[in-house]
Amino acid sequence: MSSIRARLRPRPMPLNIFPDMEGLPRIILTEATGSSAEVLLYGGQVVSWKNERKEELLFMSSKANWKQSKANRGGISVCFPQFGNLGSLEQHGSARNRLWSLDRDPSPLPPSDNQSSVDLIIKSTGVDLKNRPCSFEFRLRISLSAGKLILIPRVRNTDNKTLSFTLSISNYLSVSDISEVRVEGLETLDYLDNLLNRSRFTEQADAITFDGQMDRLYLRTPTKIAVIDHEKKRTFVLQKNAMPD
Ligand SMILES: O=P(O)(O)OC[C@H]1O[C@@H](O)[C@H](O)[C@@H](O)[C@@H]1O
Repeated sequence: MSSIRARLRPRPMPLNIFPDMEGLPRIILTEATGSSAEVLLYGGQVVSWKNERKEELLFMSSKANWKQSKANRGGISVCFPQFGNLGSLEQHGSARNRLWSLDRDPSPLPPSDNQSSVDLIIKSTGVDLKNRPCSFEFRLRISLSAGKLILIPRVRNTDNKTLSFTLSISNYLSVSDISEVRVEGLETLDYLDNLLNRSRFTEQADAITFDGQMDRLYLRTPTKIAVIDHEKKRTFVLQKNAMPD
């Protein structure tokens, strides 16, 4: 009986991995409604997310060049073990400049179906240990489903010392003219204005609109914010869990 059950269990489809134009491994995730996402092992960066109408939902800088071995602005990137310049490490940490590996043992998460999700891993290197003497494993699951892209970062301290780090998931969304965009969910929050030497202010507006460059770090953000693009008639809902700041 057990052998019949084993034979009937659907075998996971292999991952779609292709070398891109620069020869770097690129994983393509797909799901039943036709949406797709592309992930580079370099940086563990999501570089494309298309909806079922094949419209690109993420911004990617036209200057992006992965051959230079430096982080490229765009998509969705992971900042670890340091967010921004809040520490002595390079801006936004080293994870976005590392070549990640496929994680074949992503326990305790349920196994992925390999077509619509991928598990990646990096482990601390000598350089990390020089700057932060505590070894770690950093896992990232990227899952695509209809209308949704979920990133689950997990950090494991593999040492017997305390591991301190900061972590962020940076989303670069594709929007129409910035004057057509409104952000809801940040009203009444305090923020640090990076264009004014991180001075602290309290948001007074009902919603955030843009009439010029803005570079702010909002504090104690809620679990959900909405980015509404009037021209494209599209709303992104950004949701976070268990990531207090
Ligand atoms: O340009 P980078 O290094 O990818 O960082 C992205 C952004 O990260 C934010 O934390 C900074 O406030 C911005 O100034 C910066 O542009």
